[in-house]
This record gives sequence, structure tokens and C-alpha cells, in this order.
Amino acid sequence: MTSVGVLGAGAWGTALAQMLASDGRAVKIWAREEELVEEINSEHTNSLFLPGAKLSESVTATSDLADMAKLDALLVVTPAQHMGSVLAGMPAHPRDLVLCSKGIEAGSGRLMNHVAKEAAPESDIAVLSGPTFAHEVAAGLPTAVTLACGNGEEQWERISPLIARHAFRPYYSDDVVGAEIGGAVKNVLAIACGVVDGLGLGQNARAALIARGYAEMLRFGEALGARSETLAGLCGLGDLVLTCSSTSSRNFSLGKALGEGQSAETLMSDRKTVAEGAHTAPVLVELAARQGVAMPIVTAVYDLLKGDEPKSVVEGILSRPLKAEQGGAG
Ligand SMILES: NC(=O)c1ccc[n+]([C@@H]2O[C@H](COP(=O)([O-])OP(=O)(O)OC[C@H]3O[C@@H](n4cnc5c(N)ncnc54)[C@H](O)[C@@H]3O)[C@@H](O)[C@H]2O)c1
Ligand SMILES: O=P(O)(O)OC[C@H](O)CO
Repeated sequence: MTSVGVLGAGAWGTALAQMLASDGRAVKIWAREEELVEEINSEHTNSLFLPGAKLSESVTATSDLADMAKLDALLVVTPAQHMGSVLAGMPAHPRDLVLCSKGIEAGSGRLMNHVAKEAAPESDIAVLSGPTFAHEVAAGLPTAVTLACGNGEEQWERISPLIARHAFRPYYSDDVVGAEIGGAVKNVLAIACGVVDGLGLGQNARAALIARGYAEMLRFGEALGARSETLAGLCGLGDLVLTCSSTSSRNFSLGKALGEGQSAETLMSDRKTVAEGAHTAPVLVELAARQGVAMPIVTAVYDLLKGDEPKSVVEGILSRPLKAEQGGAG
């Protein structure tokens, strides 16, 4: 039987391992924390990152990256900023790497598929992204995702049966860049929507922000070669709607706390879990400027994370010159 595992035992890696094991399959998960390896193997829980979820006994954990190198396919679920170093620490790599992290590498500005390709040049790369709160997937609730295969339909035929379950439906795409940009940009926009909520600006404002944020996602995606139909799908609009409307989102909650007046510095230094949008915003602002793409909402989030006062940042957005809704530069 083809073997599949999960690299990273945060909330999402753990939920994916449980989803994969839901048909009785043996799933190996790599955890960085020794105490978590012990807990998953003995208690079948992950109280650090996914409290409340009960895992199948067929999910077993290891802290040895060499165990993961032997598998046929690996779902890579580290935080985006650590994907390169974790993959580089493996003695070899499985044939298929399915990237499930949502972010852009700070410093280099690389998308995750470029990071993975450098660390594991022999592997075929795919990207899995969509509306997927970890606790819902771990509980077996249904959702659907984009599975963008760098090697096209041949890779899809190989990996989709490994990943699809009754309540977890991958949809085929070959637009790896589009799938990645959707997930990375929506995290930043979710922070903005949280700020609107924290400031009590109302639901109209949030809907307007989602639509204008989506326009930013489309413009940026187009500049990097993503297809707009990909961004209109599960990994773009689908995930944007989910993440921008719920305090279950770490990114939305971070924004809400900023809007309520907590300091960005404190919020970031106290974190145990990852809010990828905070790491993506600065590098996204840089990349957008390099591409000549206007991203005023993303820039506003960056300013807030630098410590600017929420009300004045919102005032800046509302004072922008009026323009055509479609086709304008921003
Ligand atoms: N949680 C979700 O619902 C969800 C859903 C879809 C995608 N994602 C994405 O999955 C990725 C992982 O998020 P998560 O929610 O599983 O994480 P998490 O916030 O639950 O846990 C943090 C993770 O970071 C790891 N970590 C911390 N420092 C590290 C280091 N130096 N090197 C390597 N790993 C380190 C920890 O071991 C832990 O696995 C993110 O890119 C996130 O955007 C999350
Ligand atoms: O909790 P967030 O904001 O990291 O969002 C989790 C997932 O990306 C939702 O699809």
C-alpha cells in the first residue's frame, strides 16, 4: 500500500493526519516537540495545538525526520517560515510533497513551492489549500479543497486517492502559483477583517473589505502568473470568505485584538500558534511594490502590525481617491 505521512504536528498537520487515518490507514506524523510525540503515541491527543481532538490509534508520531523520508507521499504542514529548514533536515524526500502551509518566505519572497523545490529537487510538488479550519476537519465535518498538482494529471491520479475521503474532497488544478497566492493573501485580508470587527465598524464594512481585498488578490495573482479562475475557487475566494468571517481564524482574531486596541508587539510575542498573515504582510507589501501592484488593504495591515494606530489606518483607507471598481490600478 502507498504510504503517506504528515510533516508538522500543529493544529493543521494533526487534523490532516486524523482525516487521512479516518479510513483506517496507518499515518506517520512528524512532531518537533518530543513531549508531543510521546502524547500522540500514548494518549492519542495533541493538547498543545489541537486540544479536544481524539486521534485514531493508526496515527503514530516520530521526531525523527529519517522516518518521514521513507514514505511515498508527504503532506508538508510546517509554518511557512520553517518549511525550508525542516525539508533541508531530511536525509531524503518522498516522491510527492503536498504543501499545505499558507504563506510566503520572508527575506527571499519565495512561494512555498519554490522553497520546497530547492530543498527537495527530486520530488514532485503539489499544493493543497482551501477553507479548512483544523478542528472541523479533525471532527470529520465536510469540506473541499484545491489540490494543485505541479506535474499535472499524472500526479493527480497518483495522489488524489491518497488524500480524498468522503468528507474531504480535493478538486483538481494545475495552477500551483494560484493555489499558493490564494492561501497566503487571504491570511493578511483576514487580519484586516478582524480589525474592522474589533473597531465595531459593522458588517457592511467587512463585506466591502472582502470584495476589495479579493480585487487585490486577483491583481497580485495575475502579476505572478496565477489564473483568476483558481483564485475564484476554494483556495482563494472560498478560503477568504471562511477566514474573514470567524473568530475561529487565528488571523481574524489577531486583527480583532488589534482593532480592540491591543499592541501588535504584545500580541506577536505572546503567540504559541501561528498567524501566518502577520509574517506574510511585510513580504507581500515588498513583492507588490516590485510588481507595481496596488494593495492598499495589505499595506494597511502591514502598517498596523508596525504599530500604527487602527483608527488612523482606517481613515487612510477611507480617504483614498474615488475610482472605477473594475480594471483600475487599485
Ligand atoms: N490551523 C488551521 O486551521 C490551518 C488550516 C489550513 C492551513 N493552515 C496552515 O498550516 C500551517 C501550520 O499551521 P498550524 O495551524 O498547523 O500550526 P499551529 O499554530 O497549530 O502550531 C505551530 C506549529 O509551528 C511549529 N513550529 C514552531 N517553531 C518551529 C520551528 N522553529 N521549526 C519548525 N516548526 C516550528 C510547531 O511545532 C507547531 O507544529 C500554517 O501555514 C497555516 O497557515 C492551518
Ligand atoms: O486560523 P487561520 O487564520 O490560520 O486560518 C486557518 C485556515 O487557513 C482556514 O482555511
